[in-house]
Amino acid sequence: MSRIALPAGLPVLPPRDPHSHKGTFGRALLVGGSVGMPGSISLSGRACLKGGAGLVTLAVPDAIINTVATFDAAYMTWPLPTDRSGHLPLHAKAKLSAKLEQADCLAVGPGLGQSRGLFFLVNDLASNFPRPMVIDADGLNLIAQRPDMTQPFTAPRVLTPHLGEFRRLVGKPQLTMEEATGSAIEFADKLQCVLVLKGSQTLVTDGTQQWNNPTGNPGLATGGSGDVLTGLITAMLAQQLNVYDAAVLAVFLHGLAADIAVKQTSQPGLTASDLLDFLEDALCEYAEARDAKSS
Ligand SMILES: NC(=O)C1=CN([C@@H]2O[C@H](COP(=O)(O)OP(=O)(O)OC[C@H]3O[C@@H](n4cnc5c(N)ncnc54)[C@H](O)[C@@H]3O)[C@@H](O)[C@H]2O)[C@@H](O)CC1
Ligand SMILES: Nc1ncnc2c1ncn2[C@@H]1O[C@H](COP(=O)(O)OP(=O)(O)O)[C@@H](O)[C@H]1O
Ligand SMILES: [Mg+2]
Repeated sequence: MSRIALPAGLPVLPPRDPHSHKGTFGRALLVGGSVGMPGSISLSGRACLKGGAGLVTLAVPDAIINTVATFDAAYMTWPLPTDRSGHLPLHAKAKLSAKLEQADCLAVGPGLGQSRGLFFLVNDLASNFPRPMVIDADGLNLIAQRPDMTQPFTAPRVLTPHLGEFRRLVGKPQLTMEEATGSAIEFADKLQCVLVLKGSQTLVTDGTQQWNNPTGNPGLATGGSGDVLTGLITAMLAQQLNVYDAAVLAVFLHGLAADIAVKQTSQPGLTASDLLDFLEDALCEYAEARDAKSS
């Protein structure tokens, strides 16, 4: 396998201690899914495992739990109630609480859908979960509806919008990608969070630092590739990287996996499920280059 050159400033995921165990690499909890969208949270969960989280649990509406469970034997599932529209209801919080207490980090949003109950549930989690949390997809659309979008987060948060989702967050439907870049830095600074503005050249910023990601290609322009990124960021958080480093390293590895993948498949032929199979190659190339650099 060819050795890549690691760009300056790329965070270090340390090699594993030979005496480490699954508890060393964190308990990740991912909340998402709805009737019609069981796949997205499963892609996130599988990416979270592939990215190295020790224990991964997917909390999903009970109507889809059997489907979600069948996608991978290695993650656990936790059934929550399903409302009449196929979404999690607000009272799902009661059953979620036991898992929230155990979780070292949380991801919310993939495939969640939108409803009034979900608006309160997601905003409650975004405001009150005391440890690092990734907010993606419908999670972003739901926090975008908060009456006060200028209120900073009080715990570590990573928000991962594409341009459409970022436009909703800032309430500017016509914003161009160029305008969004400047706006993203301001937004991250104001809300005290890490913002991952996804696109052909993803920007990661905490309002002070910026990372312009060099990896990735249009093979990623396929449904579910962002869900994979969410799981990968969560995996880095579970392994105790801080929110900025977790986001930067995950974005880099996600793009690298796609770059390796399209050498063997094609850009049009790449699917998000296939991308999962190349995360391991990306981690191998990264670890090899990291170890060569440090020796
Ligand atoms: N297998 C599954 O179950 C999947 C479920 N998904 C879920 O579907 C729900 C809706 O997510 P979507 O992102 O499709 O919905 P959105 O409606 O937020 O975004 C998609 C729309 O935004 C536009 N857009 C503009 N700029 C864009 C950019 N830079 N990147 C991406 N899109 C851009 C697209 O053309 C498209 O019309 C989410 O809950 C998501 O998690 C998707 O992740 C796809 C896979
Ligand atoms: N042309 C492209 N070049 C590089 N990366 C891309 C390109 N198009 C999309 N991506 C990446 O693919 C992912 C798409 O995320 P998202 O739109 O949330 O997908 P989904 O919600 O379907 O999972 C992001 O990480 C984005 O940066
Ligand atoms: Mg998405």
